[in-house]
Amino acid sequence: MVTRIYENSQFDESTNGVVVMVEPYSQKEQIQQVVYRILDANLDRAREGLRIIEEWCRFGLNNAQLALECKRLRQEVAKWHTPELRAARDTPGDPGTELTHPQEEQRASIKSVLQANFCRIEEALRVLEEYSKLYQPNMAKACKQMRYEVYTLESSLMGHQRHQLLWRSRLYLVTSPHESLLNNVEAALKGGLTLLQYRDKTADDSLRLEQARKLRQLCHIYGALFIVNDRVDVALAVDADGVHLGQQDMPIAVARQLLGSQRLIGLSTTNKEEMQAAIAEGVDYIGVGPVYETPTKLGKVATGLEYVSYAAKNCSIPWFAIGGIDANNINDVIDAGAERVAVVRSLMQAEQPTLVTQYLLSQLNRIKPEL
Ligand SMILES: Cc1ncc(COP(=O)(O)OP(=O)(O)O)c(N)n1
Ligand SMILES: Cc1ncsc1CCOP(=O)(O)O
Ligand SMILES: [Mg+2]
Repeated sequence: MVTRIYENSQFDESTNGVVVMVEPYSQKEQIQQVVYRILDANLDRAREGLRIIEEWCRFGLNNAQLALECKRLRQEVAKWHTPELRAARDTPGDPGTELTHPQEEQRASIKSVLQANFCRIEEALRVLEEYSKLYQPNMAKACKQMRYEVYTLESSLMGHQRHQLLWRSRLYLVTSPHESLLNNVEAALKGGLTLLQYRDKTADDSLRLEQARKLRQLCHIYGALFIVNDRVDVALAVDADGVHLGQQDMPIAVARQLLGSQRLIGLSTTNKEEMQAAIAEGVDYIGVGPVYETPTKLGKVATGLEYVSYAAKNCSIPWFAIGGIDANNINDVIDAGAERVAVVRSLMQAEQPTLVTQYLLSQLNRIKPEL
């Protein structure tokens, strides 16, 4: 027998208004109703997710092109939402309306909101693709196509977010091995750090991967960018935001091929020629230095403040003065034209990394409060 008697019943005068079942749904009809409900729910889910992403593109990024793409996809989804599918909706009878995951009740950053909603849209489109094969094969094809378009949108939007945050970042912490690595980094993040590089020249790969994963997670929570030094493979394995390479490391073109256009690539430079070559090769930012001699990079000749001044006048991409910079000399580096600096010891050896981060940022923000 059937479970949903009233769906297929009629008012019968001969029984004084008592509703009676005249003809049960056939099993085929019941399955059709279930498929319609699944399609209805997932069409809604996909549209809601797209609307959430669209609002950020429009109001958060002021990016008309990305907002328009969301709107186009939303309208494409809506086209398939026919009255027939809407009529199958049965919200009171849906046990799923009560189910939420604790993570859905709190999000750490805009990035997590966007990522959660991209997942939701992609999942919904995958469900639509599968179930609409039982309904209209054309719809299944359209949903598959839309899913790929959403992947492309995700990659452009996440890439855009990364670049925006890179341009806004003024202080860059490059780590050194430390017994309280995570605590130290977290303290700096609490002070407002938005860009972190994991650098460990001696750890074995299993430790490197473990630490990189934890640091990435931490950066994710604080909405900061996470870069891996030297190793493109580790950056990809932990889904980092990018990699930092030196002049002797993998060629930029190869790294770009492996990392794609949306992840960040930074390159160390010590002179004008290296700077111009780096820009021509399409890196996203450069390191400028070592400004001062430093035990962190023993044997590397200091470039001095002259190269900082040259970068200030000639560099068209974000650049970070690095090497021997601390709370005592940061104003000399700023006076030479630096708007962004990278440090190792100043933060990794600080007793109070939160306070030092705040101090360094306050000095950097003095020049141009809005980057
Ligand atoms: C921001 C930044 N600038 C420069 C470097 C140095 O990179 P590299 O020359 O490859 O030397 P190592 O860091 O690998 O010893 C950097 N890591 N970060
Ligand atoms: C990795 C690197 N590349 C150029 S200088 C430098 C080290 C900077 O370290 P510190 O801030 O401790 O002087
Ligand atoms: Mg290197």
